[in-house]
Parts: sequence; C-alpha cells; structure tokens
Amino acid sequence: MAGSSVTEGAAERLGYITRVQSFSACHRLHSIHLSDEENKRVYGKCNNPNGHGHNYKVEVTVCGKIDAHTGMVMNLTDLKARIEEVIMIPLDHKNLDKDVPYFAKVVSTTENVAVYIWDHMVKLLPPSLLYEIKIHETDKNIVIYRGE
Ligand SMILES: Nc1nc2c(c(=O)[nH]1)N=C([C@H](O)[C@H](O)COP(=O)(O)OP(=O)(O)OP(=O)(O)O)CN2
Ligand SMILES: [Zn+2]
Repeated sequence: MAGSSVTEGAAERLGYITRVQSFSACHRLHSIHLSDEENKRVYGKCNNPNGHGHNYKVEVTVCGKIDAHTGMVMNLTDLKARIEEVIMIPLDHKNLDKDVPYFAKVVSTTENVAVYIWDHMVKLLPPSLLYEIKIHETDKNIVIYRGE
C-alpha cells in the first residue's frame, strides 16, 4: 500500500510473546477445609504426609501491540527479570506449603500456583499486558489461568 511500510503496519498488530521457565518444588495436596479422611479420599497419593516433588514448567504469555519503533510487545529481557522475582526467588527449590506463606491456607494445586503467579506478575507488568499463565505440572498435567 502506498505510503506505508512493514514497520508502520506492525504498529497496529497484536503480538503474543511467551517466556518459559522451569522450577522445582515439593508440595502436598491437603486442604484445611477438609477433614483428614476427606483429604485422603480427594487427593489420594498426593495427600501423602511427606509430600512429593515436581519439575514445573511455566509459560508466561503477554499480549500487546507490537511497538512501531522497538518492534517488541515488551522486551523479553524485562519479562525474564519479572519471572525471576515472581517465580524463581519465591518458589524454586521450595516446599510450597511450608516456605511460601500464601500456601499456608491455600491448597497448592497447580490451579492455585497459576493464580499465585498471575496475581504477583500482573502487579509488575503494564496494565492489560499479561495474557496467560500456563503450568506443566508433569508432562501430562497442564493448567492454564488467564485472570478470569
Ligand atoms: N486439578 C488438579 N488435580 C491434581 C493436581 C492439581 O494440581 N490439580 N495435582 C495432582 C498431584 O499433585 C500429582 O502430582 C499429579 O501426579 P500424577 O497424577 O502422578 O501425575 P501424572 O499424571 O503425570 O502421572 P502418571 O502416573 O504418569 O499418569 C493430582 N491431581
Ligand atoms: Zn503434585
């Protein structure tokens, strides 16, 4: 089109960018809202008193306009720094239930880990930029949270 360029065209386009981060942690599925018997019934082997571990893989996706001047939705190096703050420092090599105060009363399901990450990440990013937190708890168990 006359008068436009590839760079100008990109200014109106939305991009989704994702940074992947792995962390290791242990936990036990045990709800303070359930009796010991109910906990055993609901969570089965995951209610084992001494817990179990995961190598979680988290995908943090942001969505926004591709800036005409920088060519970026946001600098992935900045996203990496936020991930360090929100995921690695508080969660990596931790016992989620004992080391992370948030999970003292909130059961450490992967759904709730995703909510935890969303709630902390959203405060550190420009408004409306965070799109999705996807967590691979195992190769087969995957949870998505989009702030809804
Ligand atoms: N809705 C949820 N259900 C379960 C969660 C969860 O976070 N949200 N978590 C667990 C356990 O923590 C557990 O670690 C899952 O283990 P497991 O079923 O053994 O994992 P795999 O499916 O990968 O194992 P395979 O035996 O290879 O199938 C349980 N439920
Ligand atoms: Zn587990």
